[in-house]
Amino acid sequence: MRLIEEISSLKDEEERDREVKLEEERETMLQSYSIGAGFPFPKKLVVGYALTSKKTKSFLQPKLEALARNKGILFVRINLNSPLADQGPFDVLLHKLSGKEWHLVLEDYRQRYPDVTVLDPPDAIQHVYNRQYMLQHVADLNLSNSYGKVGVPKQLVFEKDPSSIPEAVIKAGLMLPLVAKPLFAYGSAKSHELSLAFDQRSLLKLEPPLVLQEFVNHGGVMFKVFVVGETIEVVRRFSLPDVCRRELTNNPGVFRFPRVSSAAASADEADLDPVVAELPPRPLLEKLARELRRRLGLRLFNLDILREHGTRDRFFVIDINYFPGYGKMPGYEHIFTDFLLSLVRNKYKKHLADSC
Ligand SMILES: Nc1ncnc2c1ncn2[C@@H]1O[C@H](COP(=O)(O)OP(=O)(O)OP(=O)(O)O)[C@@H](O)[C@H]1O
Ligand SMILES: O=P(O)(O)O[C@H]1[C@H](OP(=O)(O)O)[C@@H](OP(=O)(O)O)[C@@H](O)[C@@H](O)[C@@H]1OP(=O)(O)O
Ligand SMILES: [Mg+2]
Ligand SMILES: [Mg+2]
Repeated sequence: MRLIEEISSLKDEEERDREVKLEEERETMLQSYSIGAGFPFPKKLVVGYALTSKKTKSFLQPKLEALARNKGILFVRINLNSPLADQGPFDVLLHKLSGKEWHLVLEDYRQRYPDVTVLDPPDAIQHVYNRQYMLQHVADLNLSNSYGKVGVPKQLVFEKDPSSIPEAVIKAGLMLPLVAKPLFAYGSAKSHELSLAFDQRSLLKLEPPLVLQEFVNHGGVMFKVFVVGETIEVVRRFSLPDVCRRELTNNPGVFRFPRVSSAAASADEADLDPVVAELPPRPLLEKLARELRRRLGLRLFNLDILREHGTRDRFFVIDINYFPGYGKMPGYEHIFTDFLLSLVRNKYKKHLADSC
């Protein structure tokens, strides 16, 4: 009996030793990808990027490139005049360029090189470039818990024929004022030319294709929630002031307004009404970002969120932007480099798990 016990305890020990050894090996391999220590093994992380010159300037700031270099990450510009497959090899591809042709090139590349992480898939990006579909997942999610409720404003799409707008608006019960937004949210300065329509008659002056969205009073401050993989960062931005009933009747017309909330000026330091300025609860935003990341299939985006004025926990998502202005996000160089390293680490973990 004792012999059997001894043998089995020896076996347990062997098993434990084997497990410890395996765990140590795993750790050593992962350590070589560790944040901060660089990439001594097996090589550097090479990130190919295809961005406009404006985006390259705002995103690839010297502080990002310097920190990345220290962590073993190298950014390499993709030459659009030569075949993508002849360049690299890349571990990650970062891109934000318009055009069907480019998207086809990327799709083809994704299929031929499944080991390269393409941020993000062209189809998923296309989905948020159209304001008709952009907020659909937020509406479907219908997030509501003890931290608050997140919805989207009522909206209607008009592809053409402005003469049908007033009647359709009444029929759908949309309340004035309405924000008119170009249907396509990307590609030109025009896609950001928004206006506010104060009365029914003025709706005839609008130029489809567009989305008409109910204006939500929010006290002139909005929140931009930047998502980088699993990390979120929230900033306050100035926005449009509230519109009161009297203004509506006294000011008929359509009013163009500038890109208020895209300005680099953050409302974080401003002297604001604390009720309006209070950031939305973090657990609510984390849940929202997690769900949207999954549903949209995107890892790089931001959300514009309003808190309905007079409420504490009623929120509206009004816009989603792919690969937004991360350069304006505090600490973006740390968040972004950590994110890039985590991509490789996760891939490596998966690789190890598959081979075990
Ligand atoms: N439904 C709304 N209710 C109240 N204000 C709104 C609404 N929609 C938009 N706004 C205001 O107009 C601004 C621009 O709208 P939106 O974010 O949809 O446009 P955009 O051109 O996609 O902006 P971005 O520069 O963020 O891409 C918002 O940041 C906000 O200040
Ligand atoms: O200009 P920035 O870098 O700040 O980024 C802006 C970005 O412009 P860019 O991609 O051309 O750079 C815009 O993209 P397009 O739809 O116009 O393509 C849009 O996403 C904005 O919302 C971003 O501002 P943010 O919402 O982050 O403040
Ligand atoms: Mg916006
Ligand atoms: Mg936008």
